[in-house]
Amino acid sequence: MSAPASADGGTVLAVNAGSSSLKYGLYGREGKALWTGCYEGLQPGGQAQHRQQQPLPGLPEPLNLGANTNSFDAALADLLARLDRQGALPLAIAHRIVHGGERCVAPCRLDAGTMAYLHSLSPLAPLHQPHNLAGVNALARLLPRLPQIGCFDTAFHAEQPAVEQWLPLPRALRAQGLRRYGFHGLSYQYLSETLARHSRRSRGRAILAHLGNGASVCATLDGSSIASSMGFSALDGLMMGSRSGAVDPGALLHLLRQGWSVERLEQTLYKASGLLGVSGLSADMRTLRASPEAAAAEAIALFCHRLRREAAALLAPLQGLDLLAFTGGIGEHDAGVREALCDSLGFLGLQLDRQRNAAASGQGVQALHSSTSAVEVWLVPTDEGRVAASAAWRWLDAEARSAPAQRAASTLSV
Ligand SMILES: Nc1ncnc2c1ncn2[C@@H]1O[C@H](COP(=O)(O)OP(=O)(O)O)[C@@H](O)[C@H]1O
Ligand SMILES: CC(=O)OP(=O)(O)O
Ligand SMILES: [Mg+2]
Repeated sequence: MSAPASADGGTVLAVNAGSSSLKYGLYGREGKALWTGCYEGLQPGGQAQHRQQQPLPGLPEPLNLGANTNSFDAALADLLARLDRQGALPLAIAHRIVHGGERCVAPCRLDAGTMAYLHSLSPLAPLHQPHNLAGVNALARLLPRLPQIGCFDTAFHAEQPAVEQWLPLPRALRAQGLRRYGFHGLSYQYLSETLARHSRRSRGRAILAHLGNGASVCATLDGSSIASSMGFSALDGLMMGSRSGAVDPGALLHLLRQGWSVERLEQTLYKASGLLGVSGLSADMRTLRASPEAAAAEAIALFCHRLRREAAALLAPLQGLDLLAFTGGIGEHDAGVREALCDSLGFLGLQLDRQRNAAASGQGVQALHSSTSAVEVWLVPTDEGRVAASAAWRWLDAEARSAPAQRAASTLSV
């Protein structure tokens, strides 16, 4: 079987390694996703599965890794073997890395020094960073000569005004890195760039809502982040699938004084709160929507309430609103959550086209506002992989300009 025709100029593999899943996309130079998919159930004891979302013609059927194969290494080895069989090993790998800290504010090669620094940030993003970096290490073992480029969720927010970055704690703690960073930056960059092609309003005062398993809202002015609901960690701000979002620090001190260990508190805040904790049923909005339980409806109501509060908190720094955009699994698919936020912003003259909103399903970029609305409302299916891949393409081009003879074909060492 031959390599994909559209990959003649080579491809870049974008990898988003999470706590239980590994999403990937193979991208050509022009930014088109040639092949995307996801390995799920990679947590210990999970049912590892491979799902191809955008298969190439002629590729083998999706492979079930089986219950015994539950590691990221196995999933990555499977992925590379598939690419190798197609003669489509990539020229570089682009990783979504959640935390870039103070130092990594632009895409860069993941050399040993950078990896050591990124490892030191793992306690700040325990649900993401260790898994992101494990993916880099696994690929370095499989394809040692292949350049790996890190693209950081925090980087989009690096130029936020200083007042947004400060935490009102003793000054000395700022020097230890205790500041607000903001996350979901690759997604926000994608939305910002995509919306710029659809609406001039996106260059004005915009609120972008990434509502997935993790969730945040971000205020942008002329496409640049000026404020966001996530701060020091990916635990701040909105209520999420299993994360609490912002909680009065006094409540946490209370629990610690009650004898809760730090580990128990961390586990509760990251993995047993949010939709899951409040409903007692599920972290998945689809399950809660389908449930007749009162606790499911209460959890959804609280999710919407926290979303309205956090979004409204961005209106003052923005001094108004020209455009609101939704993305992420909930933002793309849950018309009720979108309606709840839009209705609360009716006082700004925002008018949702209810029919369009109800019919919108995450298939492509869609306008959801009525023709007389003072604020535009958009749905934009996100593509974090594409943002990461284009950063890797830029890196490859810069390398080729500086050392054209050194670009060597990759060889799989498995
Ligand atoms: N059709 C749907 N209706 C409502 N919510 C959905 C739907 N599909 C997915 N979701 C929600 O989106 C979440 C996953 O969002 P996603 O952005 O894919 O998450 P992540 O990238 O953080 O893993 C699910 O947990 C679920 O709550
Ligand atoms: C930063 C973050 O919360 O990411 P995700 O939504 O992928 O969990
Ligand atoms: Mg996500």
